[in-house]
Amino acid sequence: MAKVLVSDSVDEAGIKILTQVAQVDIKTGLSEDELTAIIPEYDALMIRSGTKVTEKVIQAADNLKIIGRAGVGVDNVHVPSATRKGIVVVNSPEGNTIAAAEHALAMMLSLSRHIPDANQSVKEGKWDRKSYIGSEVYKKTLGVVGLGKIGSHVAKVGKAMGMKILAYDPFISQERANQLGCTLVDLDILFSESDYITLHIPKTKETANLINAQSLAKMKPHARIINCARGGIIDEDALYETLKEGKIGGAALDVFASEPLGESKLRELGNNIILTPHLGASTAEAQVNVAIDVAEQIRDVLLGLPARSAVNIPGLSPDVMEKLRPYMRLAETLGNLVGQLAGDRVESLNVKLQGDLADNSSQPLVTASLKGLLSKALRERVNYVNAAIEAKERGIHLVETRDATIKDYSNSIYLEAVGTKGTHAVTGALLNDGEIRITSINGFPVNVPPNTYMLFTLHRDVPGIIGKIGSLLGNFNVNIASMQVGRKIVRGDAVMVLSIDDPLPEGVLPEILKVGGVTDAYTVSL
Ligand SMILES: NC(=O)c1ccc[n+]([C@@H]2O[C@H](COP(=O)([O-])OP(=O)(O)OC[C@H]3O[C@@H](n4cnc5c(N)ncnc54)[C@H](O)[C@@H]3O)[C@@H](O)[C@H]2O)c1
Ligand SMILES: O=C(O)CC[C@@H](O)C(=O)O
Repeated sequence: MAKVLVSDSVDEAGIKILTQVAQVDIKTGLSEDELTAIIPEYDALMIRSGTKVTEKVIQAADNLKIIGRAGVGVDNVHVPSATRKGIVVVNSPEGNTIAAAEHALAMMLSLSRHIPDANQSVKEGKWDRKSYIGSEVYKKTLGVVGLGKIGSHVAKVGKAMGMKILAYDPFISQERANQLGCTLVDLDILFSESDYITLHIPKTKETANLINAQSLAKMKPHARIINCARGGIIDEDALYETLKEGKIGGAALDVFASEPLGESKLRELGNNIILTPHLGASTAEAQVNVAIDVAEQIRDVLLGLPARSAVNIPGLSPDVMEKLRPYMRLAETLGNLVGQLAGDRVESLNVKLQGDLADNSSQPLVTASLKGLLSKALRERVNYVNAAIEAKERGIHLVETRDATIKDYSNSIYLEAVGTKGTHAVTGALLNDGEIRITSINGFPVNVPPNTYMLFTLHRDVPGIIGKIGSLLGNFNVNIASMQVGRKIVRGDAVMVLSIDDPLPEGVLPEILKVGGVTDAYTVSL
C-alpha cells in the first residue's frame, strides 16, 4: 500500500480521502533533517505553509511521486528540484481565496477603526473613546496590487463598500479590470493615490522587496498598507523605519520574510501596526476546501491518474484531458519507437501534430512524445513532469509543428528523430476503437499495431528476400506473430515490420544484415 506523510496540520476531511488509498502517517513539526531521514519511505507528502520542502529533502525523496500543498503558495517547496526528480507538485488554487480576501478586508477595517487596540484597552479596564476615532473606508481609494483570485474578491467587496478601486497587475487585461470596476494604473500612481493598499501577488524574484523605502515614501501620510500575500514582498526594515517615523498611517501584516516571526523590530511598534500569525487561510471552510482539494489530487496521482492543479506540469481541463488521454499513449509509443530506431545520443526530435490534433490544447502530446523518446534511457525516472527538462539537459533540439490539413487519419502524430543510427521517422494514429496503429516508417506506409517485440528491416523489394528472413528467424526458433511490407514503388526500397513473440536472440540481427538486399535492420521493444 502507498504511504503518505502529512507533515502540517490539515483538516480531517483530507485525511479521510487519503486513507482510501494509502497508509497515512501524520508527523508535524519535523526539522529538515528529520524530514530528510524519513522521506524515502513515502510516496506522497501533504503540507501547508509550515513544512519547508528543500532541495535536500527532495534529493532524499526517492519514492515520492507527489507533493500536495494544501493552500496556494508553493514558495515553501523547491519546485525546480521536484520537477527534475519527476515529482508532481500540486496546490489548491481556489480553496482559500475567500478566506484570504476576507482577512485582508478585516485588516483594512481593523486599521481604520483601531479594533485591536480598542479591544485591548477595554480588556485592561479602560473606557477610552477619544483615542480611537476612526475613519470610514467609504469613498476612499483602495489600491489592489495583484488582481488575481484574491485581489479580485477584495476589489469587488471594496467596491461594494463604496471605495474607488485602483489596481496594478501587468498581467491582467483592461477588459477584466473594467468588469471588476477597477482602474488599472502603474505602481507609482497606485502608491501615491491610494488611502489603503493591499497586496495580492506571489513572492517571486521580481516581487521580492517590490515594496521598499522608495515606494513607501510615495504613500499619503495617512495611508495604510496591508500584506496578506507573502512575506518578503515588503522590505520589513524599510517599513519599520517608515512607521517609526510616522510617515504613513499604518500597516497590517499577516505574512513575514521569515516565519514563524522571531525577534523583530516590528513587534516594538505601537498601535500603527497590526500583526497576525499567517492566518489568511485559517477559516474552517478554507481548511476543509484545501484539504479535500489536495487529498483528492494525491489520491488520483497514487492511482495513476492526472492531477488537476499541478504547478509543474500544464494544467488540463477534464474535457481536454478526456480527449487527449488516448493520444498521450500514442505519442509515448511513437516516441519510444522512433527513439529506438534513431539509436543513442538523439540530437533532435521533430513532433508534428496532424489533423484535429493540430491545435494548442494538444501541447501535452509533445511532452508525451519526449517521455517516450527518453524512456529507453531513463526508464521510470522520466515522466510528464520532467520529460521536457530532461530532454533540454540532454541537448535534444525539439521542433514542434502542426498541420491541420493532413487528414490521412483524422488525428495523427508524426515524429522524426536524429541519433547515432541516422534520421528516422514514424507516424501513428488511433483507430475508431482506440487501438494504436503505426501508419508509416521512414515514409513507407504500413498499418501495424505496436507489439512488445518488433523487428524492422529496410531492404530492396526483390523476390525471395522475405522468405530468406522468415526461414532465418525459424532457424533461430523465433516465432513470427505478424508481418507486413511497406513500399512506395514496386521493386524499389521497402520496409518490413515483424511482430515477434519473444525478444530477438543475440546474433540474429547480424545474420539478417548479411541477407542480400537488406540495407538495415532494427529490433525494438515497446
Ligand atoms: N495569507 C495567507 O494565508 C494566504 C492565503 C492564500 C493565498 N495567499 C497568497 O496570496 C497571493 C495571491 O494569491 P491568489 O490566489 O490571488 O493568486 P493569483 O495567482 O490568482 O493572483 C496573483 C496575481 O498577481 C499578479 N502578479 C504576478 N506578478 C506580479 C507583479 N510582479 N506585479 C503585479 N502583479 C503581479 C498575477 O498577474 C495575478 O493576477 C499569493 O502570494 C498567495 O500565496 C496568502
Ligand atoms: O497553510 C496556510 O495556512 C497558509 C496558506 C496560504 O499562505 C496560501 O498560500 O495558501
